[in-house]
Amino acid sequence: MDISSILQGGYQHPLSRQWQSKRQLTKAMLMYPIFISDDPDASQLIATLPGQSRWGINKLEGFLAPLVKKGLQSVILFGVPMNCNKDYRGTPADDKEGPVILAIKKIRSLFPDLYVACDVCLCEYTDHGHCGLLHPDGTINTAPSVERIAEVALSYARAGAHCVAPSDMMDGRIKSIKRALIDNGFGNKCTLMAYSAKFASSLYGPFRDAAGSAPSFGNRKCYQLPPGGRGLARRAIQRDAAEGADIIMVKPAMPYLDIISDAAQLTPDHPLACYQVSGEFAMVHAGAAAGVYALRDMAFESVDGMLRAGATLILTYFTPDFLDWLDN
Ligand SMILES: NCc1[nH]cc(CCC(=O)O)c1CC(=O)O
Ligand SMILES: [Zn+2]
Ligand SMILES: [Zn+2]
Repeated sequence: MDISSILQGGYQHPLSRQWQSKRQLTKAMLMYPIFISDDPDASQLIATLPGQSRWGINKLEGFLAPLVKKGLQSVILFGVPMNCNKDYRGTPADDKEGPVILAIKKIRSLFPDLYVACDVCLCEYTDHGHCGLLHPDGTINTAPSVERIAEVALSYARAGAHCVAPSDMMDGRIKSIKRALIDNGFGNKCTLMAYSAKFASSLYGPFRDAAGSAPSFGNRKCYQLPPGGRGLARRAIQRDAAEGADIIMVKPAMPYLDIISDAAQLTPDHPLACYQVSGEFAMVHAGAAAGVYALRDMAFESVDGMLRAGATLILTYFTPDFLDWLDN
């Protein structure tokens, strides 16, 4: 055998196999998405998201304390308003007594070292379930949408969020949120994470179920990116970086590793997040339940792909599992 034919000499041992990865998953790379209910005592399992629940404000301490003890370092909050008056402009999104603002304050005071990010969108709070404000014909009205989204982001920053993460995909929102943060004294206090390349995916089903945010008519294809649109994704990533995003995100993750890799090359000086979304999590679980693979092996394999593509931060519902798995 020729010398240059031999590769196996380099990965005979579990440790030497680890050296073959440029980067390995650490606890600091994990951001855990959690659903905050407006029922203060809720701890309600979500049928389509194995092991995940909607949590009321009074249950957050019991839920999060054991995870923080295991090394949880960041969360991203999603509001789930079950009993509010939704309207055309998503008024309950920044209700001072609403679940997100109460949860930010509560988590900041209970866990001073925990990094708190907030998803910013209107779809959970609009009566039509779309992510922006609409023209009478049902199409997105961009200018007032962006204005309203910036207002909501600023309210979350004021409540103490370390990071705001707009997921609405309206053009121009990064620039106007950054402007609002700067003009109100939060320029150096609040990080802006842009869901830059968010695709119109079939993988959001369990989330819409969990958050009650499915559109009442139509779909999101005129604002979320078409799955084949690699060029559009590249333009969106560059635009958001130019508009002042501090972190770039790609979403979903598993079917979009080329986009993660593009982002790593286009904006190499930004942290790069990817979101392993609800449908990916459900899919990995379903395969394990069907005996296709071991859950833990597949979960690690999925994240290895994201790290290999260039992600430095991973939003995943597997976070509590990884905190355990990384310890043994
Ligand atoms: N703006 C809503 C929003 N924010 C995050 C997700 C998906 C997250 C997941 O599926 O885990 C969605 C769903 C959607 O756009 O329809
Ligand atoms: Zn939305
Ligand atoms: Zn969102």
